[in-house]
Amino acid sequence: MNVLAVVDPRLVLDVLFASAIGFLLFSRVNEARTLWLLRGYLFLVALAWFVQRYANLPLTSKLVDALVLACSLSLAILWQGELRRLMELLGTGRLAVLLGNPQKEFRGSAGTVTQITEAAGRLSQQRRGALIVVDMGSDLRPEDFLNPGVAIGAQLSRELLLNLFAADTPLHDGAVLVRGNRIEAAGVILPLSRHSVSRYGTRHLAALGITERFDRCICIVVSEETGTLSLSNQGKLERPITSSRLEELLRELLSSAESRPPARRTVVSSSAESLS
Ligand SMILES: Nc1ncnc2c1ncn2[C@@H]1O[C@H](COP(=O)(O)OP(=O)(O)OP(=O)(O)O)[C@@H](O)[C@H]1O
Repeated sequence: MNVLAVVDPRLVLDVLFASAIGFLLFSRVNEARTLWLLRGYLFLVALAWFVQRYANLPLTSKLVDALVLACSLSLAILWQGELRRLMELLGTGRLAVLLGNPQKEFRGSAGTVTQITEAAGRLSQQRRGALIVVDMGSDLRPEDFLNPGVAIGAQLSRELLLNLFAADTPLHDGAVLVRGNRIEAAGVILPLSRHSVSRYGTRHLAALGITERFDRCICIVVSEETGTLSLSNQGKLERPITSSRLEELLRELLSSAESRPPARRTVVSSSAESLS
């Protein structure tokens, strides 16, 4: 018997494409609750498709469709940030980031950690507010910020960082963007966290905002008010931390960014303050 005559090739393609999309979605989710929601939703979609295609049950089909619509609306509200991010990535043509395979791999060095830690330690002692974003392969672009600031394009150094955050200088407001061992920009205005966390001021909310949007980027915050050092990663803030703890975390995160497979996430620490 000719199998091709029995099985519709378009159906096979349809199932293959749908499975690929399902696989992609599942591979990008690593939170158990989100995974359950996604699984339940995809099950309903598959059920609606099956009932519509194979069962001649118009009323049941309508009911399942209505259920899928209601779930779609709920998920759109629940995941509005993620869906917005998905559309931003599609709109800016960053399919590689979407597929968990950023074009720009992170190239850091031991020097990067030392320079950042020393600068942050000094800024903390002097109670000078600072915000340092380290792009570890998120391929951050000017359109990802509220204001991309001023391009610097200089070798990363403790002295330059201290200069950029010196009081009453034009670029001390906002964040410095570091990529590899280079300072790319200063005076960058970051998007704020989508969660309104009343216990944090805008500097800390900006650190949370950028790291909850981008997996492969971290943000170091020095509080002007208290001199406290914090590290934000994946929308979680670990604070207060000492300079040596910051160095340890940076080494850990930066070396895993260089070696880990693209889509994997790194947990900062169990003591990190979570927003969720
Ligand atoms: N969206 C943003 N992107 C970059 N930097 C920002 C942003 N919002 C505020 N800042 C920086 O934070 C400063 C204001 O900090 P604010 O006191 O509101 O926050 P905070 O979290 O309480 O920080 P601190 O503990 O240093 O006072 C601004 O002067 C600016 O330099």
